[in-house]
Amino acid sequence: MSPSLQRAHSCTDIGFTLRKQFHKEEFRPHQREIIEAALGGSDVFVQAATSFGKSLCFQLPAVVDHGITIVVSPLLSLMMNQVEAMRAAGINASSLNSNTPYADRERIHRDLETGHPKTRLLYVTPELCSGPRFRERLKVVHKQRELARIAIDEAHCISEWGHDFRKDFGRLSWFRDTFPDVPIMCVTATANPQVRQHVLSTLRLDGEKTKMFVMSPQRSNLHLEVRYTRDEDDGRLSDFLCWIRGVYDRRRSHERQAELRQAGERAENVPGIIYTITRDECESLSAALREEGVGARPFHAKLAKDVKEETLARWIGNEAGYDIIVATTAFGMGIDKDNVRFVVHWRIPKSFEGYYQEAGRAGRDGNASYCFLYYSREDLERVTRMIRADCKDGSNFEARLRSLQALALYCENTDSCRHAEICKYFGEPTVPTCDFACDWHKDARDLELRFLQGLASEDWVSTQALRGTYDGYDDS
Ligand SMILES: Nc1ncnc2c1ncn2[C@@H]1O[C@H](COP(=O)(O)OP(=O)(O)OP(=O)(O)O)[C@@H](O)[C@H]1O
Repeated sequence: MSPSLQRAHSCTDIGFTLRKQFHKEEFRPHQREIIEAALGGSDVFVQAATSFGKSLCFQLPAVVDHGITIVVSPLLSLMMNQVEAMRAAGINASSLNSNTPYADRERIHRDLETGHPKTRLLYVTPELCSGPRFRERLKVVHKQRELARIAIDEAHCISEWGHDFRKDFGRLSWFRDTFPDVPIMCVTATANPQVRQHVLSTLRLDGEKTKMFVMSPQRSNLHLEVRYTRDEDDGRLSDFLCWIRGVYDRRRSHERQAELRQAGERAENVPGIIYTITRDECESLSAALREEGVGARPFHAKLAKDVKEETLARWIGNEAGYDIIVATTAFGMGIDKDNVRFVVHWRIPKSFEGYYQEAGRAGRDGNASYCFLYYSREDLERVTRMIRADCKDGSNFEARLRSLQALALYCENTDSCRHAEICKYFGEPTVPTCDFACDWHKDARDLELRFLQGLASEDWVSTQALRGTYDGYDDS
């Protein structure tokens, strides 16, 4: 038990809190153990598949425990969504970041200054945690024994071995140095053993005492497939149109009509996300799909805020014309739409972890969903160049390149299960069962044929690369 804070009594009925405040019937597997470990005052590391329900693991203790929980989160959209959901459940939650209006910021600072904040969950960016004003306020709160816990969401960002390293995450060791008695919870969906180790050591968490919950990354309801293509014979658009029209036609069939009518759904009401790697492609692809009568809308960082909000709201509301979001990687994290039926990667994404995070937006309701990635060796060259340009100062280049190469190997692999390869990448020792939920299990022979026939030869691509064919590809 922490000497500085009175922890929740062991007989607190967390099941009751789950039902009353979070309106959920029961815990998912492992949530109860994780929450109990946190309430007991331990440092906790949680690694679990996308859509597992990791946020609840720090939100529920924050409601039960005395004091305030600080949640460090890398993404504003992620913060906003969680704060809105907490407030809707009647929980006093706020966020403090570069977008917080002046009046709100002052209100939150005044709340902290009292030493007895009314706020139960405060979401902050790692940058903010480095600021002297915020740090001084937290010291006041800690002195009053009201600093309950530090939760670090997307904790893999701490490690420079991770694909998404952020310098300011590396400075979070300040929490343990300054408040050695305040427990820390780390949460991530995507870390390999090396990243986990690095996160613990950077935060100065004791590897022996920290309660580790490392669950399988497998999402057995995701059907994983790689589709091969090449510049010379780029059939992505017609291939995708053929697939999506097939899906719509099946939904229009006589047998399905009554079912759709009862659910109040249109045939095209098959929400999906297509990830592209540049804003230009995001615009041109969504326009091309609209020309073909498919309800697709672009979503990227350069769009006006109100356009983005409208697009998101209409997509979430399953409105006609907003069935598919064509997005850059800026989209997705923190978006918790449960009926996303497919995620398509138009080109190879920049990292293995990014690929799996993005694919993980599909099927959050547990129903079967489709994830496919169009892979070409030319794109691999392009993306390698983009990473090199991103890391001009040399930072993190090797780790990011390793992650991309691992993803390329995954794409070119034709002799094992996709789910097994993903588990292996994340260091999961058990081999998952796959019920025909990947292209290899569905038809290994066909996969091999598609691989042999679909790609440009390595020699040809490297000759083109030397000629500079793939240079100048960027997402600025
Ligand atoms: N015990 C539960 N019962 C029902 N729903 C739950 C439970 N726990 C969490 N959820 C719901 O599951 C969804 C996913 O939770 P959450 O956003 O925390 O996922 P996550 O593990 O952080 O995933 P990701 O890494 O993909 O963001 C949310 O809608 C959440 O409300």
